[in-house]
Amino acid sequence: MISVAQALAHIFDLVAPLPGEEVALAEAAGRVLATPVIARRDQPPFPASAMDGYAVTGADARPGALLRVIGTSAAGRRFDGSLGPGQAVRIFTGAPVPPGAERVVIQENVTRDGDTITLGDPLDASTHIRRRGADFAVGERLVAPRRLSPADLALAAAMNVPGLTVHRRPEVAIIATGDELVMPGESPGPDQIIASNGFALKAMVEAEGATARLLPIARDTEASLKTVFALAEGADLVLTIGGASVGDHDLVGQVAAELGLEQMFYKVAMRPGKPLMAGRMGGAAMIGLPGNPVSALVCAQVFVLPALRAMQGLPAVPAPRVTGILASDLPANGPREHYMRARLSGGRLAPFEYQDSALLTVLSQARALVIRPPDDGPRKTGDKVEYLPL
Ligand SMILES: Nc1nc2c(c(=O)[nH]1)N[C@H]1C(S)=C(S)[C@@H](COP(=O)(O)OP(=O)(O)OC[C@H]3O[C@@H](n4cnc5c(N)ncnc54)[C@H](O)[C@@H]3O)O[C@H]1N2
Ligand code: MOO
Repeated sequence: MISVAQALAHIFDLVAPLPGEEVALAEAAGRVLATPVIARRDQPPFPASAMDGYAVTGADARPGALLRVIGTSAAGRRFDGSLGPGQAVRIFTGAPVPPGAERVVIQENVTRDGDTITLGDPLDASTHIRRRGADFAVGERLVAPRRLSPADLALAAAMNVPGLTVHRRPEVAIIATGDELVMPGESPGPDQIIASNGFALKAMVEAEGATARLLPIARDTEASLKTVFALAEGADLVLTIGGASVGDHDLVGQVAAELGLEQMFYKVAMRPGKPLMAGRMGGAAMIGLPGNPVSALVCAQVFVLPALRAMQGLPAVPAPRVTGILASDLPANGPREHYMRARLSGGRLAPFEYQDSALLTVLSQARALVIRPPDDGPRKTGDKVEYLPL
């Protein structure tokens, strides 16, 4: 059995950043930028007023000054002239500041009578003028790779860049396996249960920027598994669920090998998730997840999501860990890295008493996976531990 870190390193070896594609700004949310966005202009493109008020010269910006209003500068329509001593220009937020003006006095600090204004006392210390290029200058970059946030899209738009190059979305095929499974809404036989894991996996990989194909359930026969594997053709990543262990009906590894799987590893020193396998299958990476619902979903957190990030050009790094405080004592851990389902409130982690890897109710209430290193000693309430947020 290999360690979690070794298994993840193998999985990163199986994947590479997918090529870039052009998308319109309006379609780019959440995508990973592949090439930098380069500003095509300065922002603001001129010295701009930050307030509604009056533009005045530096010398005139003193309490009690009496000034004549000689024009108006509005956003989108500038005052076509310059400003001299004793003069003021009515100005609005976002409007170009006329040459000669060094301050904007907010209108709350001004008394106006016809075309004459008197400045109040005291005046603001700020000039209320945004210098040209204060936000960004032509040539400045939004660097790649990065997952595009709403603010990034606004920034690219302001840079006058209407389309972006982003990494192609990974295509993920998800194959549930097992004679005992039927789809939700169907009528299960007396020995059957409802296939549930695929729905969580689909949601997880889509939230990470991939597209997912939930393929028909493969039965525990070579023929059925081969048929469904064939449907995964074209995917960048094939995820199987179940059939990974040592039982007589656990055929996934064997059938995948017959179909050309170059297996990188089988079995990881983790709990849950021990019977994990991964390899290369034709043009795709293949990750064989254990069937127990919690095992499948924990393995997805620890391996599949980091792999999808790497495929989208983000750094190939483990799932980010956070430090929290234990809200209860824990016994010593065994030889496998344990990912314990836990409640999380105010940074305090309360692992559930029942950690059976079949319990979806517990997983659905959990907000964290507390990570116990292999052979970690007993832990006390108040100890610091690392966890993966869920
Ligand atoms: N003798 C041993 N038995 C088992 C070992 C072992 O080392 N020696 N490992 C155990 C561990 S750990 C796990 S995890 C499971 C994983 O086994 P498989 O990957 O072969 O999974 P299955 O046997 O197919 O299923 C396990 C369990 O999960 C249910 N399942 C499967 N697929 C789904 C699905 N899509 N949705 C919902 N539930 C699913 C399945 O019905 C079983 O109850 O093996 C242990 N055994
Ligand atoms: O690894 Mo199994 O996933 O312990 O239930």
